[in-house]
Amino acid sequence: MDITLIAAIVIAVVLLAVGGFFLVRTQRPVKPGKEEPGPETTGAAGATAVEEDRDRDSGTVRTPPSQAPPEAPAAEPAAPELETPPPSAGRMVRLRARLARSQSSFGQGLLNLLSSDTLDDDAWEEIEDTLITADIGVASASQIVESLRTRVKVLGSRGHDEVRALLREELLAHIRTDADRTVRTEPHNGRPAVIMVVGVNGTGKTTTTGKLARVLVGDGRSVVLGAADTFRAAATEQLQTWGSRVGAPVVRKEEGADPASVAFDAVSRGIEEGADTVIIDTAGRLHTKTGLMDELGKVKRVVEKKSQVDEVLLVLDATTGQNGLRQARVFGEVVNVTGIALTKLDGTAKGGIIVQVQRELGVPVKLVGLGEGPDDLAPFDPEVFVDAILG
Ligand SMILES: Nc1nc2c(ncn2[C@@H]2O[C@H](COP(=O)(O)OP(=O)(O)OP(=O)(O)O)[C@@H](O)[C@H]2O)c(=O)[nH]1
Repeated sequence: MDITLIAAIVIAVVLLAVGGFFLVRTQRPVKPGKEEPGPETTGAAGATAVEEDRDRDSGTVRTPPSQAPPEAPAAEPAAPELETPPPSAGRMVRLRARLARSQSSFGQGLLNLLSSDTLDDDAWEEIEDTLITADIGVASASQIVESLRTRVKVLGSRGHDEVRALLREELLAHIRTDADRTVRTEPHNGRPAVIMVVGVNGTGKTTTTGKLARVLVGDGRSVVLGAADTFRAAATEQLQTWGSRVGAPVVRKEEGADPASVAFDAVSRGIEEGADTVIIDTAGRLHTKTGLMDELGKVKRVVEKKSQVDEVLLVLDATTGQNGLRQARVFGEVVNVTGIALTKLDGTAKGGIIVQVQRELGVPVKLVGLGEGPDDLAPFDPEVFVDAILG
């Protein structure tokens, strides 16, 4: 046979075989649940098959109905899993070990000095110094020493238990067990309670706002958050994350927006939704900057057009000592602070600041931050605090 003829027959057979293969592939039914890849994602062979159906005018792909892959079920956006934070009750007891770690050197130091064999003038001076070092304040320290001196004399013996009981009483008297530490979060007259969170930069305002929302949600309340820290874009994102985790809506605007209008909108939303509590996070501001302090006053006044502000929480960083007190005074003058949230108490042995700040401001510490974890914020309980100090 002519060699050219043989070659032609071989080529014809190969072409027929390849053509047949593609024909079978394109006619194979699509198994439910096991889709053929769509046009955009098909491989080279599939592309060849649908290429023939490409609309010449529009260039779009028209797959014949019989061959159309079944509609892929629309992917439901995965709902974020809501967390269930623990309630407020018992939080401080749970965090007691943190307090004991940070504060017990102060308590143990005092107990050792008080039960030492010789309690002379030098020893009393050392007791006073220990109290001052813990930021309790000079006035309170000398009052405590005076009172202890008298009582120890009357008591006669100085066993560990007696000394501990005396010191416990003195510290509690100065921390004040009679102060009203309720954070006003209850709705009233069909309106949500409104809380403003204020303070200087980096004290933990946004974190405390987020943690407080968790405390309230843990107690079964509904919360709306207002991201009025429009100065720092990350603060809004941070707050959004806190809110999303517990299902609390966050009212926010673009970076640089008027904080007063965000606060106003947050309260309006809280009222519309029948929320229990609206918490407004504000930007950190130096108490020395008059313009920024005026802005804070404006935020409060604008909110008050809509609803009364039930609580102004000043967030103070426990590690900043005297500077924290100065801040507290100025904020108190501008926005009438009703309670202190003392953060980072896990990072300092200077828990005595509680005594000093309350004494100076006449405003109770209502919340304490004891760590960076989401549930490391607790309503302040003086007895748990003192017991953690004394071990
Ligand atoms: N250890 C410890 N860290 C805390 C506590 N509270 C807040 N922080 C940390 O303090 C840092 C500052 O917290 P933020 O909430 O961003 O502070 P802010 O006051 O909102 O900051 P500005 O918006 O810049 O003013 C973060 O790293 C927090 O995790 C606390 O109780 N203990």
